[in-house]
Parts: sequence; C-alpha cells; structure tokens
Amino acid sequence: MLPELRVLYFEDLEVGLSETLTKTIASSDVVGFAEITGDRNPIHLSEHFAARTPFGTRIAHGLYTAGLISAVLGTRLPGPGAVYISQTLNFRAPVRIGDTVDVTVTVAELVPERRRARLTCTCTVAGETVLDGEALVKVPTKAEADPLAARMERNRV
Ligand SMILES: C/C=C/C(=O)SCCNC(=O)CCNC(=O)[C@H](O)C(C)(C)COP(=O)(O)OP(=O)(O)OC[C@H]1O[C@@H](n2cnc3c(N)ncnc32)[C@H](O)[C@@H]1OP(=O)(O)O
Repeated sequence: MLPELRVLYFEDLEVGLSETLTKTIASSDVVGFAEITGDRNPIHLSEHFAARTPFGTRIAHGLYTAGLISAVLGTRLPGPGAVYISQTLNFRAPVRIGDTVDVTVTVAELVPERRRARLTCTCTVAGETVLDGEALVKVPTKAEADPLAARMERNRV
C-alpha cells in the first residue's frame, strides 16, 4: 500500500528528521520503467542475457531505484510542494527482481534564507546499501504555499 501524502513546510523541517519507504521490486516495475523511458537494455529485461553478466540475473534500472527516492521526497519528506534541485547517486550494489528495497531520506542541512533542504538518501536491501547520495530540494514555507491562509492566521485575534 502507498503511504498517505504528507506536506511538511520549510518551518516543519529539522536536521535528523527521517522517513523510510519500502518497496519490493516486481518484474512489471522493471518492464514498465523500460517502456516509459525506452531503456530496453537486456540486462534488465532478458534472463538469458543477464545470466552471462557478473550479476547472473536481471537487475533493476539504477534510475528506477533512484526514482523511489523521489517518491519519498515528493510524498512524505518534505512532501507535495517540494521541488527537486539536484541529486547525487552512487550505485553500490545491484537490485534484483524480488528484492525489497528500504529507501530512507534524512534531513542533513537546512538553508533558511533560500528555503533549501539537503537530505541524505540511502537505499538498502537486507541491510546492504545498494544506492546512496544526496538530494537538494526547495521547500516552500507555509506562507509561500498558501498565502491567504497565512494572512488569515496572522489576522486572527
Ligand atoms: C520532490 C520532487 C519534485 C520534483 O521532481 S520537481 C521536478 C524536478 N525539478 C524541477 O523541474 C525544477 C527545475 N528547476 C527550477 O525550476 C529552478 O531551478 C528552481 C525553482 C529549483 C530554483 O529556481 P529559483 O527559485 O529561481 O532559484 P533561486 O532560489 O533564486 O536560486 C538561484 C540560484 O540557484 C541556482 N540554481 C537554481 N536551480 C539550480 C539547479 N537545479 N542546479 C544548480 N543550480 C541551480 C541558480 O543558478 C542560481 O545560482 P546563483 O545564485 O549562484 O546565480
């Protein structure tokens, strides 16, 4: 089941705040990603081909796994309203069909004057890091996201 959407505004964030999403990678996820991106590399789609690679079996696209980081950022931490600025990625180990990936993002730094949040991002399979990196996002304040509500709140006696 997909987690509920949650909006955190810039002022709700603090260093150390963390969120984890868990996803088991299905063959249909990998086939679907190949279809929508056009990346039909047989290492993702053909068991016959993948058997002759060092991985021995089909593996997920690295950017599919990275997309799960975007899912955490865009739905939970900070959530809807956050805008991706940049993302670094280190692919440390392969993700195979049937693997369960835990995707954790953690607020590492806040830059109030620019409403920026830097988050460390780690994907693990059975405790082993398969991907890590850092995301930079722009996060609206409550007043920026909903100026009318913010004005009404300020004027309330
Ligand atoms: C959770 C996931 C969500 C998504 O996936 S959203 C989809 C992916 N993201 C996007 O499509 C965002 C596209 N980029 C933009 O629209 C803009 O970009 C931003 C809104 C992110 C930032 O624009 P602005 O608010 O005008 O920037 P500033 O706060 O005024 O800062 C400007 C300084 O920041 C640098 N900068 C802006 N964006 C980037 C970037 N993406 N990568 C590197 N640098 C960036 C500029 O150059 C400049 O720098 P200098 O102050 O030194 O002149």
